[in-house]
Amino acid sequence: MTAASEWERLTKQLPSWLEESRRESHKGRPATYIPELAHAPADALGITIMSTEGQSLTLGDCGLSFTMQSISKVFTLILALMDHGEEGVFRKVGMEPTGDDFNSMLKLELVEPGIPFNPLINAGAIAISSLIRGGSPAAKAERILAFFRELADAPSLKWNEAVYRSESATAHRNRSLAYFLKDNRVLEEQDDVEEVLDVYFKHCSVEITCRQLARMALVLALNGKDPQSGRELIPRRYVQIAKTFMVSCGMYNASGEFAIRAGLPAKSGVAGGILALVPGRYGIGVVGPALNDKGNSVAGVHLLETLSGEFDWSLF
Ligand SMILES: NC(=O)CC[C@H](N)C(=O)O
Repeated sequence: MTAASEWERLTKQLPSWLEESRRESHKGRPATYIPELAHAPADALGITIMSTEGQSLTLGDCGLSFTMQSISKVFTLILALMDHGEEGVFRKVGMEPTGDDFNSMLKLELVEPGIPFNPLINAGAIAISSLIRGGSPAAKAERILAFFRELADAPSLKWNEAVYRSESATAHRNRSLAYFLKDNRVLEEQDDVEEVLDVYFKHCSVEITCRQLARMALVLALNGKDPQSGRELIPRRYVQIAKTFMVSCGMYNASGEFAIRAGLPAKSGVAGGILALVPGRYGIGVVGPALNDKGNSVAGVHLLETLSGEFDWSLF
């Protein structure tokens, strides 16, 4: 199928595929462990697809803004790589999936030397937050925001104050993880645990839309190049590392299943967002707040699997 006829079929069929996937929403429910996330509309579903050739398609509940949550971890990883290189980052986090829940403490204690298995689980992303350069926690959070704004082409992007406070007030488990990391010396002498956590909560709470998420994905689909100017925003090698983690760990404990069914680099968040890409071709942003038991958007996963199957997008 040529790119033009694929786009034509996509434009024609997407509305019915979207409604079909929306009907899956009842199989899940919005996250409640961050109280502020519980208000999200459970059967909402929206998607934006942007092509590397400049086309864009937005459908469904795309007026809905939501917080990035774990999707932000892909980009803080990239920023930490840009700040410290591979050696600096992989002293603090590993390269392997865990097989445990995203907020699990188990392997930190059981497996020497007690560094998080990968940068996309909570422990790993907290360790990554400690690596972001900046003179103060506020300056680090602002640097992250500036980076996200550039990738999303959204100068007004900011964190949602209510969600940030809601998470900070209830993050007992993430606090435990962070103190554990301090004891394991992943967080070092100079790293104040509460300050590191504050940076983490802020980047998780950045509020975004499907369209902006698709723009961030498009930069990855272009191997780090700005879609408009062609300027390098991210070194290609770091995009490669990020994409690899997205395939092996991006959908938590359902990453293997998603790799078999959709075969695309993707990252989900507990607010129901999923960022996905077809390398060289499309950047995709999806939101559907009802989550399955693995913490992924039920309808979002269904829609991405449908699209990938219909167009044979799997990388494998
Ligand atoms: N899976 C997620 O999206 C988790 C992110 C969330 N901020 C947390 O720490 O629990």
